[in-house]
Amino acid sequence: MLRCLPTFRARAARAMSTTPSLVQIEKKDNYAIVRLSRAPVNSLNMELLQAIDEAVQSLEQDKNIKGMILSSTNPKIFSAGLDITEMYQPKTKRLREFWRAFQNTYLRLYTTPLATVAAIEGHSPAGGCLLAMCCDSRVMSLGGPLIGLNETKLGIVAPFWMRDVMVNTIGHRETEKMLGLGLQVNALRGKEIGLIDEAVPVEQVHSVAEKLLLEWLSIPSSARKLTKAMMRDETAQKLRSRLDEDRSNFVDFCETDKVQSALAGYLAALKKKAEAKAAK
Ligand SMILES: CCCCCCCCCCCCC/C=C/C(=O)SCCNC(=O)CCNC(=O)[C@H](O)C(C)(C)COP(=O)(O)OP(=O)(O)OC[C@H]1O[C@@H](n2cnc3c(N)ncnc32)[C@H](O)[C@@H]1OP(=O)(O)O
Repeated sequence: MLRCLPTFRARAARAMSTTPSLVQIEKKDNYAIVRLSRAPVNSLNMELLQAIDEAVQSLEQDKNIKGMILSSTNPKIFSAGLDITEMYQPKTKRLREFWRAFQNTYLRLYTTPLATVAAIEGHSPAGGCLLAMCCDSRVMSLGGPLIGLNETKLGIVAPFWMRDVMVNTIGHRETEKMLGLGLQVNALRGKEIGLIDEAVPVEQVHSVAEKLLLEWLSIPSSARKLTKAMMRDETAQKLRSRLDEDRSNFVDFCETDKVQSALAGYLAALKKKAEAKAAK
């Protein structure tokens, strides 16, 4: 028994050192940088969503930490949005748990008392755009990367709470166009419509994100937190009061033949694109 212990410990240590963490947390003086780290494109499967939720919760409980920068270990992709393979040919039980994880992560990030800034170096479609919009400010790199809620282009419909967060960020008319047409925009256009606060060269994204975060943190903390709650709680409450109904809507919608065939087509197009890229 005693001889087993070191072996068990060694195995556990090996497992810990080889299990890649889905979210990396780097603590600075009074804030943390949270980097999404699920190769290749930070698509949000259930485990990554849960890891984000847990990371934010753990930072909320750390008395030294007042804010966070949400970022990615992949400078080309902030997040590819929800993992489409979670929704394609799903098992109903997992699909339900997956959606609850998405609801929870949204509610946590949108209403966290921490000050939050998204440092968006790379693409940020759909669920990636939602994570960014949940933050208090967004800095995005100039050039190629795109951000937006492109759900309609996949033949799916964003839930009401993704719409609400976009309306709160850029207003009703811009949301109508962005959401209805499934548009994604670059940082400059994002700044014009208020989706992005600062559009800067990629090498400045983190320093500007830190500057914005420090501005939020310079506000007396209880005034900042109460104001955030006053601005956001009503929106969050709309989902909190309809969690099960929203989840059932999603599951029913997702399991229809029409949505399944739209997702199959979209996955095939992504695969074809990836193969063409690899062949170059
Ligand atoms: C009556 C109405 C009731 C309504 C009720 C509510 C219903 C709700 C319905 C559901 C709505 C849910 C909301 C959905 C939110 C989403 O987030 S959907 C996801 C949308 N995401 C995308 O469209 C992004 C797709 N990906 C890309 O555009 C590109 O991959 C990229 C992010 C720009 C990166 O490009 P690049 O670097 O060139 O990488 P690729 O070669 O394209 O990809 C690498 C591999 O990654 C796979 N992949 C990419 N994105 C995803 C993804 N989102 N999910 C799963 N997998 C993804 C890609 O296939 C490649 O895989 P391999 O071929 O195996 O390498």
